[in-house]
Amino acid sequence: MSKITVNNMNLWYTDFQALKNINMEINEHEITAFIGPSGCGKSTFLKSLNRMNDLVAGCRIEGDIRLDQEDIYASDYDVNMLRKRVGMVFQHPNPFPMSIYDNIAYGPRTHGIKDKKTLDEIVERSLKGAAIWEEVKDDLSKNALRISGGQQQRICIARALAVEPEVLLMDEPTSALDPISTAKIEDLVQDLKDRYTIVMVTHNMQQAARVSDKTAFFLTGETIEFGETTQIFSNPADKRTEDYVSGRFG
Ligand SMILES: Nc1ncnc2c1ncn2[C@@H]1O[C@H](COP(=O)(O)OP(=O)(O)OP(=O)(O)O)[C@@H](O)[C@H]1O
Repeated sequence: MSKITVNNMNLWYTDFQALKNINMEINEHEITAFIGPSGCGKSTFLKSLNRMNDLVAGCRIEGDIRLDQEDIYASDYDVNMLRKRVGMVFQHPNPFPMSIYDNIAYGPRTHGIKDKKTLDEIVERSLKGAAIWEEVKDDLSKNALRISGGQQQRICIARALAVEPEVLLMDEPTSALDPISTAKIEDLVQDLKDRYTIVMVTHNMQQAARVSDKTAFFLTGETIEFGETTQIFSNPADKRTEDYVSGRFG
């Protein structure tokens, strides 16, 4: 079932058109990967899905993006609620300079949860959900900046999970990580799709092929091809997709 539906979407940064006539259905409980060469609009599109581009001066969007059929750009749409429902994990792990516990409790606290026992439960559940509980459970008061990059990224995923999102947007979540941490995040993402809808930008085509159900190939602001990942990689319909996935350009 479609969780996010995008119709005829265009986006401009002042007078530069970064996205052109995007149409896409992102299904619930699937992993959708965005691939394409640098500067083709993948991150811009990802950020449009929880209105992170609202913060960019000169950014203008036309068209329609719906979450569970509701227009997220409607003037009365609650953006704070949108960002709770559609969480985000960034390319470089960015834990807050505070304890592991406080990183995870931060979101729930801003949503008004104060009770210690409830927060303890959320912290444990989120860290377990991000497959890092065993590594940090005896060290929850440790500063989150004093753990490895791979652990920091799983803390950031746990922080996103703590507010119980429905969708997780991940912008190249493993590009700053070593192969072992990358493998852990890939396994984790596959486990998470039972409960969440996941949209992931990746520069790593093997990663897209390994973890995603659907793949969209972007080129100069357009989606050239969108479909089942196995089809995109083994039998692309468009010559440009074929050239890209076979490493002939990009
Ligand atoms: N804040 C901004 N203001 C103006 N132009 C921007 C802004 N952010 C991105 N762009 C431009 O929009 C285009 C798409 O950028 P975007 O970051 O979405 O591409 P990308 O495919 O994610 O690239 P990469 O893989 O390198 O991260 C690029 O030409 C970029 O220079």
